[in-house]
Amino acid sequence: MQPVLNVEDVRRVEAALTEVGVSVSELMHRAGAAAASEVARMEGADTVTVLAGLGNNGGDGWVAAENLHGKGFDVTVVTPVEPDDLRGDIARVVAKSAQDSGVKVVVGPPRETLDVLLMGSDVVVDAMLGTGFHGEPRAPFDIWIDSVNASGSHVIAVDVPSGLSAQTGLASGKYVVADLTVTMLSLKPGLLSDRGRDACGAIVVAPLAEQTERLVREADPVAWRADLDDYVDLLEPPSNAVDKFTRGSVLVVGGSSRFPGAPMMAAMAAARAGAGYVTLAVPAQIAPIVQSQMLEIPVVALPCEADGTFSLKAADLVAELAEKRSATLVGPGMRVTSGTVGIVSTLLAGKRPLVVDADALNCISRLTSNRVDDFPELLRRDAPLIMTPHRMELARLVGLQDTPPTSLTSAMEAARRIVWSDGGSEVCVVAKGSATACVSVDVAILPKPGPAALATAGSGDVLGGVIAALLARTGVENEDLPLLAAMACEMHGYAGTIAAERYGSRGVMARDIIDALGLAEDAFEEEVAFPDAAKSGREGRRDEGADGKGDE
Ligand SMILES: NC(=O)C1=CN([C@@H]2O[C@H](COP(=O)(O)OP(=O)(O)OC[C@H]3O[C@@H](n4cnc5c(N)ncnc54)[C@H](OP(=O)(O)O)[C@@H]3O)[C@@H](O)[C@H]2O)[C@@H](O)CC1
Ligand SMILES: [K+]
Repeated sequence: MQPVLNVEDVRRVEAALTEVGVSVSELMHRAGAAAASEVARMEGADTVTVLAGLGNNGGDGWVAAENLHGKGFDVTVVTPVEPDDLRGDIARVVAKSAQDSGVKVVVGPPRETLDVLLMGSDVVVDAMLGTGFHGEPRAPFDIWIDSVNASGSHVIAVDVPSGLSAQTGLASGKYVVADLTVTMLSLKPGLLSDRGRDACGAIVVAPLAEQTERLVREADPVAWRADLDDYVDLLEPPSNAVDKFTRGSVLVVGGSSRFPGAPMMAAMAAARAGAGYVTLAVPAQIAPIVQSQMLEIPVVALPCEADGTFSLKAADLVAELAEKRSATLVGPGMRVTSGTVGIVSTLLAGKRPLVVDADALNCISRLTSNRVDDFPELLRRDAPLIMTPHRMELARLVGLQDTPPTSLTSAMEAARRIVWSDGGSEVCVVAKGSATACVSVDVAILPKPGPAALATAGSGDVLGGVIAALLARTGVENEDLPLLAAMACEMHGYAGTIAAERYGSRGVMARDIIDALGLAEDAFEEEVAFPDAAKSGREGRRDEGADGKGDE
């Protein structure tokens, strides 16, 4: 797994490196060299333009320029001011050195000149704004960013694409869309989430010093980006000695006359994700239509109100069913009523692995008046509890309805309030978003995100079903719940990619994701087991994270 550090912690690592004898100047030289080596790896590249800002990010750019000039590239640096006029001592020194070495320097060019220069470049190196950026890019960088994005050239961003917050992944103004980002010391959360997913392209981490790995670990990473081989131990070896019961049984509880489809999708997803036996419990009023859609999955009709939602009498029956299943998923389409609140609290008090999704999360919010973190006894149990809120559901759980989390880091903070209030490793919150974090009391794991095709109605119900199936099949230790949830997210993402190949990226519906789950799991397992063999196929097939090319 790769550590992800908050930007302030990256600065602490930088300071710690200087204490062990690696100066900031030395770090800047290594950072520039790391960026240059990515340019040099590009086949057929010859003409390079470096856009250098006024701080140390610009300094990295000047070092890269001198380095590439030394390797025989045709290099131009575009800068708002003459090297002599740079305020930072180290940046000024490296800029003058690059100028003296013969790198061409263009100061404050008009837009047309810049456009021509960038369009004629094989590679544009974006070293305008780094981790010292805040607010909206000011002139001239706002215009330069437009020019970079319009150039059609290959763009390599130094540390972070200019205009993007490396911490939040948000951009309040224009931002560079890069093909590759060479980031220093460690991954940062903003590179992996929200706008960062569009802006960074592939991500390469440049450690810059041999002490970095240790210092980054000591800096208490805010999250960990999972690699495929992290999942190896969770995948059970294929065996012919299985029957439908050894593959785990799942109970799905949900639905209402208004939303009969959501629990159906969750149940089918659980079956496609390899659960041996799936049962679906719905309000009696919709049971006949639901059963008419389900061939393989038995449907249990439970007491309901006239409005087609579960009645309070259903709670004990649900609890009985759940006791006999390897895992239960509760929530899809069930509305928030006194009946459904009763079901959720009864299941929470039970002794079996439980996945709480959708309206079941809203039931918990109702039950705790939006303060689940004030009622730790509600969540405390021995068996696993995985909660799967999207950002609005998460906000309701912890009283942030008016200011829901807008970034990966704020979503992780909200999720941590829940797991820390409980304090045990049996609770895992899967904070869903453009980047999803699987958060437990010990760790936050970031699965590689799937394609945009996953952003479709019912996709969350499918993920709930996949998580329940994996929970039922694998019977993992509580400590491994975040990893298990992350694996479910990645399989869901694979399925989304396969579905997008079949139906087009905008044509995917949740049912298509369900139908692709089995193939996705096979592909995923193959990739985990034979990463090199699968790599060539993967390159063109799916969005990737920090180790390859993709939209992240
Ligand atoms: N961590 C490490 O170990 C290493 C880090 N290194 C590198 O250092 C970088 C961080 O350097 P940094 O701190 O100098 O900040 P940086 O990103 O260059 O920006 C500062 C400049 O931008 C300006 N500026 C700010 N906002 C703006 C806006 N909205 N619009 C316009 N301008 C704006 C700001 O102006 P000010 O706000 O001060 O007026 C100032 O002039 C880091 O990203 C990495 O590349 C490597 O060299 C070595 C190892
Ligand atoms: K940059």
